[in-house]
Amino acid sequence: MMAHLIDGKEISLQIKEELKQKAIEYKERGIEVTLAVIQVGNDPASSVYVGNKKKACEFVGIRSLAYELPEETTQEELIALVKELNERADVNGILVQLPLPSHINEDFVIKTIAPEKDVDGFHPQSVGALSIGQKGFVSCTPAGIIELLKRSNIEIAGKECVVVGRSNIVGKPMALLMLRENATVTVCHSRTKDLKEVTKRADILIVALGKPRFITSEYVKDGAVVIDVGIHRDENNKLCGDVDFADVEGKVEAITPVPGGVGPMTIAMLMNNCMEAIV
Ligand SMILES: NC(=O)C1=CN([C@@H]2O[C@H](COP(=O)(O)OP(=O)(O)OC[C@H]3O[C@@H](n4cnc5c(N)ncnc54)[C@H](OP(=O)(O)O)[C@@H]3O)[C@@H](O)[C@H]2O)C=CC1
Ligand SMILES: Nc1nc(=O)c2c([nH]1)NC[C@@H]1CN(c3ccc(C(=O)N[C@@H](CCC(=O)O)C(=O)O)cc3)C=[N+]21
Repeated sequence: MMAHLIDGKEISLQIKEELKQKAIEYKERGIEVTLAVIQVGNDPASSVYVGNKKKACEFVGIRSLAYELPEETTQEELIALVKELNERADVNGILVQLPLPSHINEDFVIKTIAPEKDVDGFHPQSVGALSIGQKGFVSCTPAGIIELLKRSNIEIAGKECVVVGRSNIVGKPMALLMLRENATVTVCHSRTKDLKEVTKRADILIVALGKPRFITSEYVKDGAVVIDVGIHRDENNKLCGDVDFADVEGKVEAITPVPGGVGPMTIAMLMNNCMEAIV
């Protein structure tokens, strides 16, 4: 069987084109959408994502402010910057790149961001709103996956969906969104007994466990749809996901590649959230 390749790069481009039109309309009304991105230290992987976000902002027509703070920045200094950006009327979205250095408490920083500027959807108020079906920003990676499925005409309602991983930024919000779309949802984690048996039930398998090429064909049902969130560099410095693409591809109905799958959608949804930050 030839698997359908879900082209996240192409779909994200489509979304960014739509947002570009919206940005033009805002500009005509005198509104310049502005995203502030804060990075503490210079983790090379984070720098790649921050660079991609900047490029996407330029494409869409969103003004981006980059704050590159040294590794030694104190929690107090970071909090002071977030509070200053909260107050600024010309800043619509605030993103603090994670992970933060270990001397800074991430939860504390996240809860300082004004919920109406929380374009990452990480603030407890945004997460709470999602869990009870109220309006609020939704974490970009899971939101992007829903968009990928919808724009690929993959039906969600009534499907058996298994999410591997329960992190606050991917697994948990992903499960909540699939539930909202009326899938039957199972969430797996490191204490799941017999992971293979569970993942093999999935019509839609979403993998965010953070281990390169961990999911092989034995974990996957024939004809399933597989979404790979993981992103790693292998021994040969090549990008790969949590799914062993070459092994799984022949067995499935549709699959996302890495790169070019979920990653570009994360960025497109961030751009979307920035536009929605305009009241
Ligand atoms: N493309 C994109 O836009 C993004 C990609 N990523 C990538 O996605 C991956 C996951 O990220 P994130 O959610 O932040 O990762 P975390 O490390 O925060 O979470 C990993 C989750 O997987 C579970 N897990 C780990 N090992 C196993 C195992 N052997 N069997 C079953 N479950 C397991 C953990 O379980 P437990 O809770 O029990 O520890 C945990 O819930 C990473 O590769 C990351 O780089 C992340 C964000 C965005
Ligand atoms: N506050 C915060 N918000 C985040 O959304 C956030 C974060 N911190 N920390 C790190 C993770 C990871 N993440 C990615 C974004 C884009 C790609 C991406 O653009 N990927 C491309 C290219 C990858 C490459 O060339 O390295 C692709 O998969 O095709 C990947 C991963 C956002 N994250």
